Amino acid sequence: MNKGHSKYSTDESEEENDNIRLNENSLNCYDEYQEGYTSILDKLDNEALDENFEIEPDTLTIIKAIGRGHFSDVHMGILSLLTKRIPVAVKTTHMRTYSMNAVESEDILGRQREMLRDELRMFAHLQSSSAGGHENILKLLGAITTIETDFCLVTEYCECGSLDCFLQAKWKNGDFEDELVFEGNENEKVWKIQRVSDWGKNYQSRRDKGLITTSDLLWFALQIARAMQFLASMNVIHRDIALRSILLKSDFTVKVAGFGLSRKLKECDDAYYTESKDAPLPIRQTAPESLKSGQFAITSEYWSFGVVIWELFTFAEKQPYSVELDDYEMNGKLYEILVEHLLSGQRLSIPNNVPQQM
Ligand SMILES: Nc1ncnc2c1ncn2[C@@H]1O[C@H](COP(=O)(O)OP(=O)(O)OP(=O)(O)O)[C@@H](O)[C@H]1O
Repeated sequence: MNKGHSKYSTDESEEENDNIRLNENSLNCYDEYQEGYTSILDKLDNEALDENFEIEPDTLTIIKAIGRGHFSDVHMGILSLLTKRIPVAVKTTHMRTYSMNAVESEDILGRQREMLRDELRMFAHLQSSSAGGHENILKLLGAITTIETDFCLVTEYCECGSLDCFLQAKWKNGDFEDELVFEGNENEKVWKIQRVSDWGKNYQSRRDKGLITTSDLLWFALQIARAMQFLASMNVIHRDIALRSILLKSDFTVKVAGFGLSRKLKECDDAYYTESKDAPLPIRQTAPESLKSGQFAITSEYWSFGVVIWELFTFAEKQPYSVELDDYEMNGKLYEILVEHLLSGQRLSIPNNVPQQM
């Protein structure tokens, strides 16, 4: 099984869950998610869904494990519809391990189920938009919620997996074609398309060879921006925008996923507040003002988008700030060190392959 990339320790995430739930109960914004449940049914033209948005367990076949997140295991499966069978991704709680006793296990799995339920509500909210969702947001196809042991979310399947692993592999195999080149002794880079007449026409053959180009990276960035614009229009802060949360289809359509930490802002609010400063967050992607105050807003998502661009153009080879903070003894103090680093005005360095305008 692909081990994925666990970002937080279990203890931290449990604390975060508690904080979030406390926070949400006090804000009583839970109901706002519910409105999605009914209208989503009109939008999902999927024969496997009954009126409660529920998938019949018999229609789902698990094929293989494809990923493991902090809160879930992900499998590739096949969903049998009336007229066709389609590949899907199936997200479940982690399997029970033998190191846990039954009470511990039920406690942990119960929390993971709650996380998945939150994610389900967020999917429902996003798909309740007039357009039924967005092309660059992962689409929920249904769920099994009535049988606790089978609890799962079923989403569209993204053949190329997460963008970070996809780009890391391309970089490692030397499959990047930089379209910005130096010419002669000049210091200015020019686009290959300006110099090679059939460069544009030959893009399909480059893709068939498995090459990734500067234009592809820009295309990914644009699609992520569109997804984030949609989230903002739905009053949603994702809070975990990073390449590992972004999936890729084989036609290079990007799908933003990983809604486990996302929150819908109340109409009257422009920020979401996490009470504890110790709450586990994707620290390297989080805006400094959010790290300091625990306050998240649509504008703090712009910062994360900037870090995502950095990850795109460095092929997610290293974690953000791993070079800058290499010399520090972390001793579990990444949060403090990074906040200090950013507040002193330091920033990620501009990657080599990035076009100047970007
Ligand atoms: N729809 C999908 N299509 C293909 N692969 C997927 C899909 N959904 C998830 N995966 C794979 O499973 C991995 C883990 O999924 P995901 O990030 O959704 O889990 P998670 O529990 O929310 O993770 P975390 O909590 O660490 O953010 C992804 O990195 C990806 O490799």
